Amino acid sequence: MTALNVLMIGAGGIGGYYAAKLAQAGHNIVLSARGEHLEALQANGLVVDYEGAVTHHDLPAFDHQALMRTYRADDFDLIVIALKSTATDSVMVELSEWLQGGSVPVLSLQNGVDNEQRIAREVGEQRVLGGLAVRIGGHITEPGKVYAEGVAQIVLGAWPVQARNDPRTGLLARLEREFTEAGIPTRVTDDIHYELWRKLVINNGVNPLSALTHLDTRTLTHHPEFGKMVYGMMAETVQASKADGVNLTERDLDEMFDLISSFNAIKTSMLVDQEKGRPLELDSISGAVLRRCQSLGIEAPYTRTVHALLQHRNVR
Ligand SMILES: NC(=O)C1=CN([C@@H]2O[C@H](COP(=O)(O)OP(=O)(O)OC[C@H]3O[C@@H](n4cnc5c(N)ncnc54)[C@H](OP(=O)(O)O)[C@@H]3O)[C@@H](O)[C@H]2O)C=CC1
Ligand SMILES: CC(C)(CO)C(=O)C(=O)O
Repeated sequence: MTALNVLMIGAGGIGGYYAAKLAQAGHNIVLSARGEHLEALQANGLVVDYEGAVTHHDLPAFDHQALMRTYRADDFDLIVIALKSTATDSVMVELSEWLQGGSVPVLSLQNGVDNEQRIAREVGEQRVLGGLAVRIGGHITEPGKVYAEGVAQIVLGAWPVQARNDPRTGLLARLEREFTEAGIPTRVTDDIHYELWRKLVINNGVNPLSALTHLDTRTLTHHPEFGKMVYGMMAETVQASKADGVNLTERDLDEMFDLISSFNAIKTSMLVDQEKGRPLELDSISGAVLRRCQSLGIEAPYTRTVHALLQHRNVR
């Protein structure tokens, strides 16, 4: 194995967990972070509690200004964006010139269907890999410490489409192999839009409603009333996908509802943000669905109501 050089931008629940798995397998990982979390990473390393198994990792960690002084973009084989999507735009603008000085591919591991487009604006489509973190729940428990659970898979693919003789094919195959060997079950897809939309079905079903009710995914999906609302918001997401030419079906809807109903009782990333008083990924989850429904001229009453209630709560 030749070690991969990976820059993890945003070393939170998702970035911290996957960075630790890759580092444990012998890959060279650099983290970006800020504030107290960065200070703790620099002073004590990254501590990951995966379902009770605690590991410790001394990894180089930088804020973005120091990162750009220390490395060139092409010192890395891959740059992973594991920020909340509320930060994608500003971080991409901050790193734009530095990224444009190289040709390294950039993989988004974020929820939502609009992040790849934002990244492409700075680096060009041919460098963008779309991706999603599947069957994982994770968050920062205190500065420097991450908790994660679930089988923690990754699905990734060339964005916006996998072309014939796509130059990214070799790297994707390598990532699938190396990530899987590192204990991250990974699958390359030739239709990343479809996979991102299927994930959005789950996220629009449970994330906003969990932030509103403070309930975990299992309680929500098994609740006699909230379960129906989750299913309703998922069905609206299936309708919305048509605006992007994705055409999810009732089968996708039922598969995604079954997947999240049978998964661990997860405190969603949006509920974690709500509890910490941080910005919510509303624009990229329920907002993304509402924009598409509006363009199609269809109603999305469940999504509209939950979105409006959360917006109201968070602007007061
Ligand atoms: N958590 C989960 O269970 C799951 C999350 N996802 C998705 O994965 C993505 C990442 O989520 P998650 O890991 O929960 O996010 P976290 O909030 O845990 O981590 C993101 C990290 O990025 C940091 N960050 C933000 N802006 C900057 C900046 N300018 N410079 C340096 N660091 C910065 C944040 O710092 P700060 O706190 O200071 O803002 C935070 O530490 C999201 O799109 C989410 O929806 C997908 C599946 C499951
Ligand atoms: C719902 C869940 C846990 C599914 O992986 C998720 O994606 C999130 O919390 O943002």
